[in-house]
Amino acid sequence: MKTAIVGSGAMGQLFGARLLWAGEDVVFVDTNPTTLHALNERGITLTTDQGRQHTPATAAPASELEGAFDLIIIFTKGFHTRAAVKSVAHLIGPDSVGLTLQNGLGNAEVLQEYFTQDRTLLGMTDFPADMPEPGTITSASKGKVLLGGLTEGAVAQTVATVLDRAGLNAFAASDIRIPVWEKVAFNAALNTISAVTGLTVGQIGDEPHARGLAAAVLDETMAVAAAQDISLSRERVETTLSEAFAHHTHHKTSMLMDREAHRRTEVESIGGAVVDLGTRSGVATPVLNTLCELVRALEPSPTE
Ligand SMILES: NC(=O)C1=CN([C@@H]2O[C@H](COP(=O)(O)OP(=O)(O)OC[C@H]3O[C@@H](n4cnc5c(N)ncnc54)[C@H](OP(=O)(O)O)[C@@H]3O)[C@@H](O)[C@H]2O)C=CC1
Ligand SMILES: CC(C)(CO)C(=O)C(=O)O
Repeated sequence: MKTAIVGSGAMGQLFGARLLWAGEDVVFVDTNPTTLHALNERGITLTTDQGRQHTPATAAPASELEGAFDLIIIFTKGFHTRAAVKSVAHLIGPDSVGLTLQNGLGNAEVLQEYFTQDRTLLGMTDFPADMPEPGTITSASKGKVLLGGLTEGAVAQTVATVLDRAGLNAFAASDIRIPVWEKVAFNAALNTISAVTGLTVGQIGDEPHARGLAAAVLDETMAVAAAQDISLSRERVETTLSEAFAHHTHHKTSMLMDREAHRRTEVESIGGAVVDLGTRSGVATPVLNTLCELVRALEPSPTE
């Protein structure tokens, strides 16, 4: 499958490297010249608990590519989704499929403007990825991908099979809104609390006050999802949180890492999107709203 990874940071490189090892034809697209240079010069080295693997890589800015791609995976941060999809509009043919596995809400709606509803896929992944420097990725051997379409169809199964063959443990889900929202609940709780407190995932699990806040955010997010007719499983989200507390002990969430690096965070597409939907649906989200306001207060101003 001729695949473009658009947004070739930690997650883009993890997925792209695995697809390359499975024999797929992959090009990495990014706006960061340092990343493009590093990928072309050094390729990607991925380290997991199962060892270290290397692959050469081909990377280019979107403007240098031409011809239709079969699969275009968007892996930018949520606030760059629109610019990223727009930059590859010339690579979208009538059969091209767009996939977002980004955290948060609202990304698939942008993709569908360019790929159409039938050829837009969305989903979630709980594989973590850290990138100490471009081309060097650390991740875990355990994780999964759940994906599905905005409409029913065979496209989701085809793409899930390709990702699964690449060792990404991928499944097509019957109602993809549920796993996407369950991941949103997980990130709304962990990412905002970690960004505000500086606690790692394991430390949140060990700290009764932080754990209490996470439970309150979960309650609020479940209520907002229910108002959209999406029924989340509290048990499943709690199990995922407990597993993260136990296994991602020293992991800093991406929002905490962004805060520490004085970068913009994904607060708007994760917690902020839940609060907005809550406001429109008449569901109060006081705890999540306060956490989001604190994350915003800690973000660099646009001029910094
Ligand atoms: N890291 C993780 O463990 C996980 C992350 N996710 C989600 O995956 C998504 C990606 O995260 P992650 O890989 O960590 O993010 P990164 O910041 O590591 O990577 C994003 C990349 O996209 C680049 N970029 C910015 N704008 C554009 C554009 N217009 N076109 C192409 N590339 C662009 C960035 O460049 P620059 O740096 O110059 O801005 C950067 O190289 C997020 O939604 C995140 O929440 C989901 C599961 C786990
Ligand atoms: C790595 C993971 C799953 C949990 O912290 C994540 O989604 C994030 O940091 O944004």
